Amino acid sequence: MALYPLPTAIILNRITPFTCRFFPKPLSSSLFSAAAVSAATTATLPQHLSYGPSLYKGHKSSHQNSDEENFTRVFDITALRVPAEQCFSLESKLRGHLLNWPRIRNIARVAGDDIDDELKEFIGNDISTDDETLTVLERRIYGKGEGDGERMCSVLYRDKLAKTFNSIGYVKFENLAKISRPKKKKWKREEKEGNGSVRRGYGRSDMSMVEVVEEEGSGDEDFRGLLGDDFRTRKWSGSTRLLLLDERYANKGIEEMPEAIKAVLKEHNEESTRLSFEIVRCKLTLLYNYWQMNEVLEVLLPQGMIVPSAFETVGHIAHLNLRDEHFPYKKLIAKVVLDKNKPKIQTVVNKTDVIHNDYRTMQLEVLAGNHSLVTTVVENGLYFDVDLAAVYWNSRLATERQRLLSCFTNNDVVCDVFAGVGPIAIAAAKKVKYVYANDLNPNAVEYLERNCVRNKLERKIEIFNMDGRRFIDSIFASEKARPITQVVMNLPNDAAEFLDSFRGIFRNKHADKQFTLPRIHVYGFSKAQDPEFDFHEKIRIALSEVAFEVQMHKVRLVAPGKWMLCASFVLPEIVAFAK
Ligand SMILES: C[S@@+](CC[C@H](N)C(=O)[O-])C[C@H]1O[C@@H](n2cnc3c(N)ncnc32)[C@H](O)[C@@H]1O
Repeated sequence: MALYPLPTAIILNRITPFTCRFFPKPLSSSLFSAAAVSAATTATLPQHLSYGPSLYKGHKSSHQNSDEENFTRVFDITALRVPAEQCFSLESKLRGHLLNWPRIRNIARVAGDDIDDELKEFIGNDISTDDETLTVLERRIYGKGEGDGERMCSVLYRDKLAKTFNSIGYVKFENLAKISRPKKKKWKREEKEGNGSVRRGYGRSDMSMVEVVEEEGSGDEDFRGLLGDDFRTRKWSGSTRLLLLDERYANKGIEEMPEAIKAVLKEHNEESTRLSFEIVRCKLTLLYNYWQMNEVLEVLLPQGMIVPSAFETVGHIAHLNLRDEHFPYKKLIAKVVLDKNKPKIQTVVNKTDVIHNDYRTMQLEVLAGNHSLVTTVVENGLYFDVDLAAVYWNSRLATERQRLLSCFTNNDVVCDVFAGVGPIAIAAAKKVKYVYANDLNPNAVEYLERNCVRNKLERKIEIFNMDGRRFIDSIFASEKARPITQVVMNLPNDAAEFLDSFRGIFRNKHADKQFTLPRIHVYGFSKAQDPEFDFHEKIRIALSEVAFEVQMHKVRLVAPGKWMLCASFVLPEIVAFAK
C-alpha cells in the first residue's frame, strides 16, 4: 500500500502510546502538510473512546515498515490461564469480566498452550491421576535429574534432553539442531490454511494476535533458547487457554480482581496444584485488518470532515458519492474502501457528474482497484451483466422492482418501454406470459440480449432498440403482437411526457372487437409539497384526460425533498380510442 505516506506521518504524531491521549485532527485542510502534523495537540481522551478498542489508544508497534503497520495498536491486558476443557464454562460464568471487544474472541490460544499429540500419547490422556508420569515429565521439563530432584547443570541437562527426546522421536522442539524440522516456508503455509483461517494453537489471525508477556529473569532462558519459543517456564498444566479479562484489569494484581475471578482461582487452586489457573500478562495486538473502514478514515481525514461511511455496490464495484471536501483525499478514501471490502469489492469509483444524458449513464472516475466497469449483478436469483460505463443500473431499485413484479400474473403480457439491461423485463419474463422490451441505448440492448440468454429466458422476450414513443406506436399497432396488459415506463425524468403516445393507440380497432386496455406503471420525480398530487397533474396534462383510480406509490427520496414515485392506472378508454 503506497498510498498513505503522508497521512501516516500524521498518525505517528497524533497517536501516542497507551497514555490515552487524544489528538484532535488538524483543522488545516492539508492533511499532507508538515504544519498539519505539528499542529497536533494533546487533549484527554473523549468519553466515547475511553472504553473499548480505538486507534487513539494502545501502544504503537515497533515494526512500522509498511503503511498498514502504522495502524497496529498493542494493548496491555490481563488474562486468566485456564485448562482448555474448562474454558467455555468459565467464559459464560465470567462474561461480564471478560474483554468483550468486537471481533475479538474472549478465549485466546497462544503458542505452547496445547500438549503435542505425540506427548499426549506418551503421557496418556489422564494426566491428573497419573502422578508418576507427571513427576517424570516435570523432571524432564524443569531439568531435574531423575532420582535426586536436583537441578542439573545446563550443559548436562541439554545433552540429556536432546538424547531423550531424540530417542522417542519427539520432534516438536524447534531449536534442537539434530532434529529435522519443517522449513520456515512450510510453516508459513500451514499458518494460513485455505480459507485464511489460522494455524491451530496460535493466537494470531489477520486481525489480531495475543501473546503472553514472559516475566523477565525467570531463570530458564537457557532452555527456552534450546527448546524454542513454545517452551514455557511454568508448571506443567496440560492444554490451556487464555480468558482475556476486561481492559479495566490490565496490569492489575490478583487482589484487585473482582470476586468472581478470585473465587475461580481459589476454588481451583484448592482442588489441584497441577492444573493451571493463573493470572498472566498479555499483549493484544490489533492489526490494520482489525479496524473498520470508518475507524481508519476517521484517523486519516482532517477533524470535522464527514467520514464517508456508505457506498453503493454494483457487482464488484463500489460506487462512492464523494462531497467536494473529500476530493483531495479521494484516492486515499478509495484505497481504504477497497482494503476493507476485499474480495467482494475490486474497483472503487466516484460519480463525477449528475446524470444528464439520454441513456442515463453515470460519469465515473475509477479511484482504486481494477479499471473494469463490466460486472455481474445477481438480483433475486437472476444474473445481469452490466457495463457501468455504457449502461444504466441502480441496485437501490431492487425492492421497487420486486413490488412491481408482485402486481403481475402469469396471464400478463408486459411491455417495458425503457428496459435498460433488463432488470424488470427479465424478472417479469420469469413470471408472465410474454415480454416486449425496448431501449434507445444500443449498449443497453446488447446487454439486455446477453442477459436474456444468460437467464435462459430469450424465448419469452422480444427486444427492440428504438425511441420509446415509436416503440409504443408500433407495438400497439402491430397485428402480430400479443395483447399487452401491463406497460412499464421507468424513465423518471421524462416518462410522463411519453404518455401522449397512448392517445389513439386503438383508433384503428373496431369498437365491437375485443380489446384489452393496458395498465400503465409510470415513474416520475416530484419536488412538490404534495408529490402525489403534483405527479397526478403531470399525468393528466400528458394524457389530456383524467386517469381514474390512479394508485400512487412513493418509491424513495432521491434527494432532500425530491421523491421518486410510481403511478399505476388503467389507460382510459377515451385516450386509447382518441382520434
Ligand atoms: C432509468 S433507466 C431504467 C432502466 C431499467 N428499467 C432499470 O430499471 O434499470 C432508463 C432507460 O431508458 C433508456 N432511454 C432513455 N431515453 C429513451 C427513449 N427516448 N426511448 C427509449 N429508451 C430510452 C435509457 O437508455 C435507460 O436505459
